[in-house]
Amino acid sequence: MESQHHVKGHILVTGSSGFIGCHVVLALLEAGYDVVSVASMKSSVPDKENQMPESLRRVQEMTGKCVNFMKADLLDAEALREVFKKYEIGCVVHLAALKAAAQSFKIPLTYYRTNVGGTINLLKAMKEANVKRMVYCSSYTVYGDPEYLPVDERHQAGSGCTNPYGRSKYMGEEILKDLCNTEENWQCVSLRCFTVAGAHPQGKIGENTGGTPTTLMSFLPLVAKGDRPELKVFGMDYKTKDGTVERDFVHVIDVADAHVAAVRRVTQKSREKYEVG
Ligand SMILES: O=c1ccn([C@@H]2O[C@H](COP(=O)(O)OP(=O)(O)O[C@H]3O[C@H](CO)[C@@H](O)[C@H](O)[C@H]3O)[C@@H](O)[C@H]2O)c(=O)[nH]1
Repeated sequence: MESQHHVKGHILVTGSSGFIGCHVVLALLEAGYDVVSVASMKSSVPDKENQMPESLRRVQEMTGKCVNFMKADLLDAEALREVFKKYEIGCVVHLAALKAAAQSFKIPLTYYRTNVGGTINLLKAMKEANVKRMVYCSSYTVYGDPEYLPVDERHQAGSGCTNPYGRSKYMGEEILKDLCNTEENWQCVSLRCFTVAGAHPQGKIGENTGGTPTTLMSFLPLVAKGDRPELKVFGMDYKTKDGTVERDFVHVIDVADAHVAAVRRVTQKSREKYEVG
């Protein structure tokens, strides 16, 4: 099936039920792409019928389009193969990962196995199915403590990573780069997403931390509701007015749109093999 976007087949989204994932699925459907949504269900809230993640059921309701959900853990190579057997895939948007920087110090092996091992399994399944287009959701964390601001793509990455999570994301980038440089016809983009915040304006999808917030933005509504007494902003000796840390946030809708733009880019003919954004 040739869609209006000159990409043959569906866009496969891993980590599709998560905060960024469900917004990416929605944006792709709204842009007219056919989507296959994959999630392990390890951290998703299921819908009442236990058919799919609740976030994706809501995306279906909001768009009137099918998300083609399949449960598959990236560590399960056989389940992955099934996805590529069932659907013709034109491009993969890879978001599935463990993402809590602080937690990654406690369980580094789990982070590397899931984020690096999961990415390798996915790339192997893609290779077997002759799918060679990927948009990879990386992280601003790969820059570590920035040497200058605003950070751009020329800033050094990797060596300054301050936690195992960041390093696992950077390793994913390097694997993609190596693959694009050594094998024919691969086109990949890594998006180094800044700290993501916000929710869809309809208020039906957003970040669901399952009651265990880890990030600054997930503490915020709890403080607003009165469930927590205060929001602590860390730091004492940053070069800011009051010495506390400063951070840029990006709205999740902008992040979702960036993923759609990157899909457009990797599915155009004769672009750069590997790019970072
Ligand atoms: O209660 C809190 C929690 C965090 N912070 C600070 O706020 C900033 C943001 O921290 P947090 O919201 O915990 O996010 P990060 O650990 O920086 O990681 C987020 O942002 C990364 C990209 O920048 C993504 O890759 C990660 O997945 C995402 O969790 C940091 O400077 C923290 O020190 C506070 O001041 N108070």
